[in-house]
Amino acid sequence: MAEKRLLPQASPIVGEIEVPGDKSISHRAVIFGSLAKGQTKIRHFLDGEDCLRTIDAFRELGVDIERDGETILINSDGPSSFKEPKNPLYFGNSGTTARLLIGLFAGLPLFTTISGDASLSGRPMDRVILPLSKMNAKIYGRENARLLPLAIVGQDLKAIEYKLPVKSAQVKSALLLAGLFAEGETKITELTQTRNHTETMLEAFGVNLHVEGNTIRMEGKQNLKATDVYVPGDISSAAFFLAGAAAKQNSSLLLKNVGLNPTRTGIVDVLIKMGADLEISHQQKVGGEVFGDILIKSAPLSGIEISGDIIPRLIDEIPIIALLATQAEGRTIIKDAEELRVKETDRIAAVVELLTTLGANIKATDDGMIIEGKTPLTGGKISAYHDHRMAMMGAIASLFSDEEIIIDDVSSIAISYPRFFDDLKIVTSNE
Ligand SMILES: O=C(O)C1=C[C@@H](OP(=O)(O)O)[C@@H](O)[C@H](O)C1
Ligand SMILES: C=C(OP(=O)(O)O)C(=O)O
Repeated sequence: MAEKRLLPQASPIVGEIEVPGDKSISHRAVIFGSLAKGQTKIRHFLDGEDCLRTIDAFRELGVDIERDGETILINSDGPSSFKEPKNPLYFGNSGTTARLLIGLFAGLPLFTTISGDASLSGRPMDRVILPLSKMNAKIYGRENARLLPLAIVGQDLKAIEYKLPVKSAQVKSALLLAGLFAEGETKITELTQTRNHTETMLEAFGVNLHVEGNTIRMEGKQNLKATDVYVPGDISSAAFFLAGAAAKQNSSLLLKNVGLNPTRTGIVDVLIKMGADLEISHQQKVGGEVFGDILIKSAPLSGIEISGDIIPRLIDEIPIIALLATQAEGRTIIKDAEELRVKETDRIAAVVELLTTLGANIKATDDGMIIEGKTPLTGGKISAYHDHRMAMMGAIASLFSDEEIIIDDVSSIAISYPRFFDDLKIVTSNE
């Protein structure tokens, strides 16, 4: 347990930082780099615990993966060279590793078993296993293959047409990974477009797929061609500093090289709608992913409604948006976000409990929350529920509190942003 005491933070957020690489893109770069024959170099890889689990998994399959800080070098002979892992694979806290690799392993001629930590062992896996079963996958696990640990007996798969009942990029990606090894054309239709890094990176690795509206079609049995990947900064990590700077008086912060894939920029839209002073510059595109610099300055903020199709574009940012809403004038309503209940923790209950302890006026609803601002925050002892996004939100709350905040355990932050406190120090010691 790493308890953290945060003193009230009087100084504004000033300066310039570059947040670590995007978690979703880092996972996918390791997966596709391992599937492609040849050498793949990944730059600005996120060396967070979740992405290291994905590397460990492919090393267990015999792939040669070297890591030098944020640079990864993969030398692979392709999936036909994968060895059956001798030991169960442990995915820690990482939902993305679990769901994507269940899809991949379903169609490989291997027997694999996977497990995770207490949080991951409680998260639903049937959302990937049900459609995979329609493809002929054989997956066994607790509660009728709903929960980890799971055993996967790889099979010859047949492609399916599937309408996703949940708005989940992890499920979509699991089915595309299975579809790569299936006979025939996989056709997936989403209710709302979710993050499209899998589709974008598959194309960068030479896979032919067709995207039309919310439908993706892909022929199976395609080979991937090795290519180098640059991972832009993670907008979900940048969100903590964007929110802090938007609401903390006299702030001015430049965030360099942040991923701006439109399926991820819901937080930018929300900040602008709430009244933030935000400017994007130096936009570029590498490997199909857009990134650029974001300059944000504090401004008076007002509450808004956040619901519908924007939710998947900011799903991981909702804890920090809730904190932001406590510092905005008026009411903020967040709806259609029931997915939060099955993240690392129930993020609706956890956010409401944490912010209530700090004196916010916030109520949970079935699919979101209602926040009345603007409220000065108090101090107190809060639990982060071993959830990285909760811990970082609790730390940013110290900017708006006039008393000490004690977070029970901040070790989870290493999952997605190991140097978070260093960056926080850089931008708050500029007076
Ligand atoms: O595909 C991905 O990389 C992710 C998809 C989202 O999960 P869902 O697919 O469950 O919505 C997101 O919350 C998670 O942090 C990463
Ligand atoms: C939900 C998250 O990740 P995962 O599903 O990969 O555990 C997250 O990073 O907020």
